[in-house]
Amino acid sequence: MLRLFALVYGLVCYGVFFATFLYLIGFVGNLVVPKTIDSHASDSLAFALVVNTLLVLAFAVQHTIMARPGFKQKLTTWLPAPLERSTYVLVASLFLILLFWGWQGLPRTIWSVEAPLGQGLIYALFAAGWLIVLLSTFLINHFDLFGLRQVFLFATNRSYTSPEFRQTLLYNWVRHPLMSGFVLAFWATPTMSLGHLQFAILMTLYILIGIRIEERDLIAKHGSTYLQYRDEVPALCPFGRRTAR
Ligand SMILES: C[S@@+](CC[C@H](N)C(=O)[O-])C[C@H]1O[C@@H](n2cnc3c(N)ncnc32)[C@H](O)[C@@H]1O
Repeated sequence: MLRLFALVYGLVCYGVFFATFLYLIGFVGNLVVPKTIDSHASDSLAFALVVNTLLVLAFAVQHTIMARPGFKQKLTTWLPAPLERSTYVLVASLFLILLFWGWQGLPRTIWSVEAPLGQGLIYALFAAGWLIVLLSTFLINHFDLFGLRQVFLFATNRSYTSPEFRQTLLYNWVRHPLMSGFVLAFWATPTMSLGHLQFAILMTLYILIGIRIEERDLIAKHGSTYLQYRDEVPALCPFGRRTAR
């Protein structure tokens, strides 16, 4: 019974994540979805800046704490281990939904590209960012990253093995292509509003801090293999510095 529940739980969490991910694309790109980064303009600049900062901070803190091995260890003293990743994915999605719901639009234009060719190029970069994010998840292990592999192995009574260190395709050029994709998608907009700029700056700062913390765990897990990788491959930009210590 628990095995069937785990499978259903994992599928539901994955569904919530995928819907949230699609909404995020529409939210950031001002596309299709009912509430976007620039809709629902706030009356108060100070209020909007504070609320938006708190929303990003809440998402960043949740993401950072729940991803740490120590937290996972504590959580799995009462939660079955195969459900841990799905729970992380579900809670992260809920924090993102909270951000969509609470976001205060600040539509004042900071810069705007009017030329059709320039707009086309920027939209192409926006699309490339999201495709890089999605591709990177598959290069690591998409189904493990979002908890489906864990619940499927549990449901079929097989033991879990941690995914191996990967250095394929995009991971040959940068150590954090998934984060590079997010940075590209967050900044590539033909019309940069104040609210969008605030989102892009805060998220980029969080990514820069987050990858440093993630690398501590990766070094603890993969040891000299990761240290050598860090020496040879730049963090976010293929033309960047080799080592981000
Ligand atoms: C959200 S993903 C982000 C991965 C990476 N920071 C990126 O931006 O492409 C986080 C997970 O990826 C795993 N990970 C990061 N780099 C990896 C690699 N080169 N091979 C395998 N797993 C990796 C981490 O252990 C963590 O569980």
